[in-house]
Amino acid sequence: MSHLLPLRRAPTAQGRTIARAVVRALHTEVALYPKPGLVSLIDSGAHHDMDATTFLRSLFSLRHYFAAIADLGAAGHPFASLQWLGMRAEQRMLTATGGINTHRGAIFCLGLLAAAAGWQRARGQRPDRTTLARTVVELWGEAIAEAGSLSRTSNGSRAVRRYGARGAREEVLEGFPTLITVALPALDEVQTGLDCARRARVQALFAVMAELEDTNLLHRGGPDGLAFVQREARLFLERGGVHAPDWMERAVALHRACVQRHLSPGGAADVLAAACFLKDLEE
Ligand SMILES: CC(C)(COP(=O)(O)OP(=O)(O)OC[C@H]1O[C@@H](n2cnc3c(N)ncnc32)[C@H](O)[C@@H]1O)[C@@H](O)C(=O)NCCC(=O)NCCS
Ligand SMILES: Nc1ncnc2c1ncn2[C@@H]1O[C@H](COP(=O)(O)OP(=O)(O)OP(=O)(O)O)[C@@H](O)[C@H]1O
Repeated sequence: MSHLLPLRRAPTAQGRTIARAVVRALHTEVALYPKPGLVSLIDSGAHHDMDATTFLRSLFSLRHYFAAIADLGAAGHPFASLQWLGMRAEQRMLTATGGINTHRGAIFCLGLLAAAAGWQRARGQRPDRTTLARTVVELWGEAIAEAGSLSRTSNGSRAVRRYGARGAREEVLEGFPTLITVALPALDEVQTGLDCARRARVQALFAVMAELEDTNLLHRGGPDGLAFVQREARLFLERGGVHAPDWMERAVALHRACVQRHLSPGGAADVLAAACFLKDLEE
């Protein structure tokens, strides 16, 4: 039961620093607008059962989790310990939200990245996008693959089985390819070119939506729903993305179209939050 230790001990300064960066990234994501179909501070998107307050309550309930899992990573704990902590965090999230799934994807992918950041910093290494992704796979990839899907009834696992899609787990096991090769380059390019964090994040979200096999979209709209969002996101980018004068109008138009179709790219939102976390770590 050694994985209980970090829960009993106060988080380390290192764990708290990493956790603050994760919470900042998750807050940045939910506060960003427009995000097609997704919850923001402006509206609830395609969601009837949650709003920004739900997300903020959930975030508050997870404030200790990200510090504790960073400390577990620092101490070199196996995936079983991380998974145990992640499942407890999911329970706390569900208690805080009245049973609504706001951050399951984030608890998983950002939990693993936080644990890897803890491991690297405890060994005097400076985490960056390449080393962090590689650390997750090298330390816990085999166990994550062996653990498989804990739930055969989750929306994501059903979408993976039914459509043969790549879900959150596959994204991690392949070394976070969408995060590293799509989200972060889009963030970097716009941040450098326009020096506008908001437009950089919107561009990164659309770049991810254009590529990601998002199981949220598959369970909500099937392959047609996923194809619609990927196609519209590619069109947005081909017409200049956030560099175009009418970028806001076109992004809001897709937001409204997703709401009307009950489509919500939650996976893309999680990848965006992970990109914001990595940018924070690299600064
Ligand atoms: C692997 C997880 C996400 C379960 O996901 P599952 O595929 O069963 O589907 P579920 O619908 O519950 O959640 C998937 C979430 O991932 C996100 N997502 C969907 N598609 C993708 C994708 N292609 N890439 C990244 N994220 C995605 C969405 O936000 C979605 O909400 C994870 O919740 C899990 O196994 N949790 C158990 C506890 C655990 O292992 N924790 C580890 C802590 S480090
Ligand atoms: N801003 C956001 N708005 C909506 N979903 C988000 C946002 N950011 C991240 N997500 C992710 O999307 C998931 C919620 O999407 P969705 O509601 O489609 O999933 P679900 O709870 O599995 O499905 P359902 O609500 O139909 O039961 C969250 O678990 C979270 O991982």
